[in-house]
Amino acid sequence: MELAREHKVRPTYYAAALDLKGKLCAVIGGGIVAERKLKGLLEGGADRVRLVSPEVTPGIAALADGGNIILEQRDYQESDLANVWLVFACTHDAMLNAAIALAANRRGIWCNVTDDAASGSFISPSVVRRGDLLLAVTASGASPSLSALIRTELERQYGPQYIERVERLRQLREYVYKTQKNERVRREVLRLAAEGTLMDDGAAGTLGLDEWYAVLLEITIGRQME
Ligand SMILES: C[C@@]1(CC(=O)O)C2=NC(=C\c3[nH]c(c(CCC(=O)O)c3CC(=O)O)Cc3[nH]c(c(CC(=O)O)c3CCC(=O)O)/C=C3\N/C(=C\2)[C@@H](CCC(=O)O)[C@]3(C)CC(=O)O)/[C@H]1CCC(=O)O
Ligand SMILES: NC(=O)c1ccc[n+]([C@@H]2O[C@H](COP(=O)([O-])OP(=O)(O)OC[C@H]3O[C@@H](n4cnc5c(N)ncnc54)[C@H](O)[C@@H]3O)[C@@H](O)[C@H]2O)c1
Repeated sequence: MELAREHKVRPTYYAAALDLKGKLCAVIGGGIVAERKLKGLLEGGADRVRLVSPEVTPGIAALADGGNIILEQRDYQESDLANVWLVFACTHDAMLNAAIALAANRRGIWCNVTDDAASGSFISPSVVRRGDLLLAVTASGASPSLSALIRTELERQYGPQYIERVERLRQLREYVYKTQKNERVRREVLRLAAEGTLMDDGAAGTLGLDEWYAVLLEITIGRQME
């Protein structure tokens, strides 16, 4: 196993955000790592998760009461991958994790291998969620601790107020797309709105949508006439 690992080329990762709604996901293993991956799946919108493990943490047992999780308290078997879209291999058995990876890769299933990232097809970033704002950090396996520390910094920098801020930006964007047909003006208005939001500008937080739009439009047109 170790030999195979040393000979693997270190991957360069492509960042993506996955829509898991309606897709069957699987977690193999029921320890602390499995619990973290399971929570990540649920927070990320997964609504169908199969978890297979003879033993599970109390945290997993509590989450399994929620209804979206099919808990199978037994050893993994390859048929557990049937109809699965994405799988986490997180048992403490390296040979078993490698076998899950092999089976998943053969079937074209997205696969995360917690003890040997390169044998899977994706890794988990450290994540901050503020409504629609999703901040994800990864050090590509070089240092999960660094990712977690940067995540804490981001949590401080982008507080819970961003939930509402981003929701207002979405509403403004919908409004602007309906009312402004000039693409250049629209783009500049939306850029200014995002800038004001980041700078905690009063108009971004307090004005009604139509008033906020009017202010942004005035600045945009003023600038274009300069
Ligand atoms: C970010 C986070 C997301 C998550 O899991 O949700 C995550 N690991 C987290 C924490 C963490 N993991 C470990 C420690 C102990 C310190 C240390 O070893 O450094 C800590 C720190 C802690 O616990 O605070 C141990 C560890 N991790 C991996 C191995 C195996 C190996 O390196 O081969 C070992 C050795 C196991 C052993 O000893 O046997 C592998 C991976 N861990 C990854 C992700 C992927 C790379 C992401 C990246 O580099 O950015 C990758 C490659 C695959 C994957 O799991 O997807 C989450 C923080 C969440 C948060 O707090 O925000
Ligand atoms: N990627 C990461 O972030 C990270 C962090 C720490 C550890 N790890 C690695 O993750 C692995 C798991 O760590 P842990 O702390 O959760 O371990 P753990 O010992 O707490 O849990 C292992 C789980 O595997 C289950 N299991 C054992 N045999 C199984 C089988 N045949 N089928 C299904 N499930 C089976 C056990 O029931 C148990 O729930 C270890 O290999 C560790 O090296 C990864």
